[in-house]
Amino acid sequence: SPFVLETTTSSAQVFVVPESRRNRCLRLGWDWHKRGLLSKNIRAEANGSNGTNEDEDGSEGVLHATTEKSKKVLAWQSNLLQQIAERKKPISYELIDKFPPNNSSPHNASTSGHNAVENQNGGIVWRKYVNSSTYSDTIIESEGNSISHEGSNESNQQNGSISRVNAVETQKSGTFVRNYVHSNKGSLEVTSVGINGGFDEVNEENVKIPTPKMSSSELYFTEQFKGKKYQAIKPDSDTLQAFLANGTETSSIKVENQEGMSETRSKLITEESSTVDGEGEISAPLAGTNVMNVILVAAECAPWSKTGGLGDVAGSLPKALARRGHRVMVVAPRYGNYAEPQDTGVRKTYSVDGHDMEVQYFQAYIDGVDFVFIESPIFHHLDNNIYGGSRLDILKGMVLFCKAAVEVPWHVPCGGVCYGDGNLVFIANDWHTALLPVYLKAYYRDQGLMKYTRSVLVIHNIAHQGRGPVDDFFFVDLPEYYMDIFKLYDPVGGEHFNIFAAGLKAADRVVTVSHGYAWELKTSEGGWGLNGIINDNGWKLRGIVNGIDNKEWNPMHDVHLKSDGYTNYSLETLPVGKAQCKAALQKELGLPVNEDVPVIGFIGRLDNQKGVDIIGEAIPWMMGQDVQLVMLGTGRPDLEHMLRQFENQHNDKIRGWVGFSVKMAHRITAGVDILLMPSRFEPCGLNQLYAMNYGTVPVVHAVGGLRDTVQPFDPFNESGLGWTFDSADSGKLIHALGNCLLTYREHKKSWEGIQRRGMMQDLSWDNAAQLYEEVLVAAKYQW
Ligand SMILES: Nc1ncnc2c1ncn2[C@@H]1O[C@H](COP(=O)(O)OP(=O)(O)O[C@H]2O[C@H](CO)[C@@H](O)[C@H](O)[C@H]2O)[C@@H](O)[C@H]1O
Repeated sequence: SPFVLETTTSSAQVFVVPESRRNRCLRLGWDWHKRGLLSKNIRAEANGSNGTNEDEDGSEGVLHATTEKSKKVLAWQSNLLQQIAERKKPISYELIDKFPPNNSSPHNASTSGHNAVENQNGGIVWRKYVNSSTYSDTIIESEGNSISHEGSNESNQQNGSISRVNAVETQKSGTFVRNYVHSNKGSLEVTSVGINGGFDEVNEENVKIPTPKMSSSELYFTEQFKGKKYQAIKPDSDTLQAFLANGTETSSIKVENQEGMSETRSKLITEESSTVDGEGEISAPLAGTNVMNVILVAAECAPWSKTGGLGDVAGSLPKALARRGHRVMVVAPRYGNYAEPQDTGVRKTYSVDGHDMEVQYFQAYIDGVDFVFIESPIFHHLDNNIYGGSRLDILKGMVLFCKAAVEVPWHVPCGGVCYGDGNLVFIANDWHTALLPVYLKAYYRDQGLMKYTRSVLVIHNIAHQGRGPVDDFFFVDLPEYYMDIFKLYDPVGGEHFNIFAAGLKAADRVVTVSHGYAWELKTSEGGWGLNGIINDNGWKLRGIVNGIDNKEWNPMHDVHLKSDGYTNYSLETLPVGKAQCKAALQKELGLPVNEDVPVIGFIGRLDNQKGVDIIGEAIPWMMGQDVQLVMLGTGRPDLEHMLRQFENQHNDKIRGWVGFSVKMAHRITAGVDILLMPSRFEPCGLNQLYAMNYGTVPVVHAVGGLRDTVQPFDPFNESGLGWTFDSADSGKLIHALGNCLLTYREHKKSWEGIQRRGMMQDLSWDNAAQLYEEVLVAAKYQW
């Protein structure tokens, strides 16, 4: 037969395509069955309406089409090469100044806006280009006395950027590294590291910031953003060593927010995409020629907003992508008055349910990532309840958010330059932002706009889908022919409107957060009604296990372990350090302080997924075991009540902390011996990863990401990382926990082996970021 029966990948419609046409398309390199326009022609051709027209044009027509297509491909390639060259600039370093001892540095107002540097022992100045109009200067001054930078209110136009310095800094003695980041909006970020010395005061933008004097061989780092105060505090010796050994900047900063509350945070700022090897040699970014612009869009982003793991991922994956050399932005709603992001002055209006709504954009550049927050009254009151309100309120909020987010690369300048829509991939997350891939397609790509922009949708939890009656379609403001991709029938909801379903179809690629969950999603038990769509789109689905933020969740640097009797610890200091944290936790929670009693922990949202009720069923058994149990969570009122009740009934053994406390989550992770995760399903799970990083042994239901990440302990080979049980019921949990407690009590060496193996794993985001990059590249080249 001259006809081939084909099924489109996206809509499962069946077309009959003449083989001659199909071969021609393939020769020309067209992905014929995915091109809407071509598909229409093919359909017309198959229906006989225009069946032979093109063939009648003869070979000349074909030649002409081929030449035109080749020209377009060449133009596209040269455009890409240009973008790659442009992306290399951000990581280029230039040695702009070497100044000898006792000399004024020529690194003065004429080049950067800084005045003369007096230095007895000389130094060097590196300039790093963040992009063509933004750069930062790092002055590395050798040991010397009486170094001063006298700033003046001057502006300097260079490469389109304006540098403005109004800083007076004095240092008594010591080696000193300062980093000046200039933006063409006139803002200045100064980062300074003093080694073997200290400085008296830093004055930027006329804000006096007294900093404590440091004794010799101490290092500290102070960071200032316009109008914000950061007070330096002393890092520990491990941090100092890390800085000296790796060229990694480490900061421990005390942040004062507007309400006068203070919170201590620790940050390790790793050098971004490239490093300078020796004298002026520049190594390529890890992503090589794959560097691209990436915009991750999420409904929450830690540390500003977080209800669970999505916030953690949005706060940390982008930093790992930036370390590979990509230009990376996160876009999230602005639920509160956050300290760091500043108003960009950009205002845009979008229509939601027939009303014009204005949004503002706030921006901060932190750890190599642009964090952009979208401000609207619709989000602003939600600080403590970000998914609160009615179904329609949430839907309208997400319509506004996605409409605004997809245009961020056009409107919001970061470091003075908008991202633009070439070489750009959006990463949308869960149903809240699953509209973004649909908008990208319907509003822009279908109209010939954002031609080189792609979208990836990440499934963190399929249980929440953005379901509603079919009429909800009219709130999302799309052409009527888009309705079909939102419509889903399943036995639970009947025919309904489903945002996740539409996002999965429209996205160029789909990622989920573990291999196990990628498999489960395709089953009727794990797919929650979307398994059919996921199977149809299986070719674009990939499982990538989450990483963890090694600065936030690291027992060596954890800021929540620096007070109240807790302590930082490492693999070397594990037995002593962890015992001290356990005692501090017992004391803080008012439990008997006893090193020999195993302490079991649970942290998580109190809902059906996390299986806290299964722990509840096991409590009578547990209470006969001479153990202590600490549970932290918030969520369903009946489960919150259960936690409180257990605490009341077993006050000498159980603490049930109802609430959301990041500090307590860190302290429990460090202080308990065992972490329980009896989740009914768990796409990835972060708490077991944090636990292992802290030498805490996980006992988990072997499902989804828990099965992927917790290899069961094998006493014969002394291998494995914890205990697993194969179904979510209390009997299985008791059996696994029983073996775990036996090993804790009677096989101390094995126990320590499990702890150490857990801590020695590389759980960082770096591996996962590399795999995400493969997905981004695949999306980029998909037509
Ligand atoms: N009461 C409380 N106080 C303080 N902190 C609390 C807390 N309750 C939870 N947390 C914190 O919230 C995070 C929860 O992360 P998880 O990955 O375990 O779950 P979640 O189900 O929200 O995420 C979904 O997305 C993530 C990310 O992809 C997947 O790992 C996961 O399987 C999927 O269900 C952890 O950082 C935890 O410490």
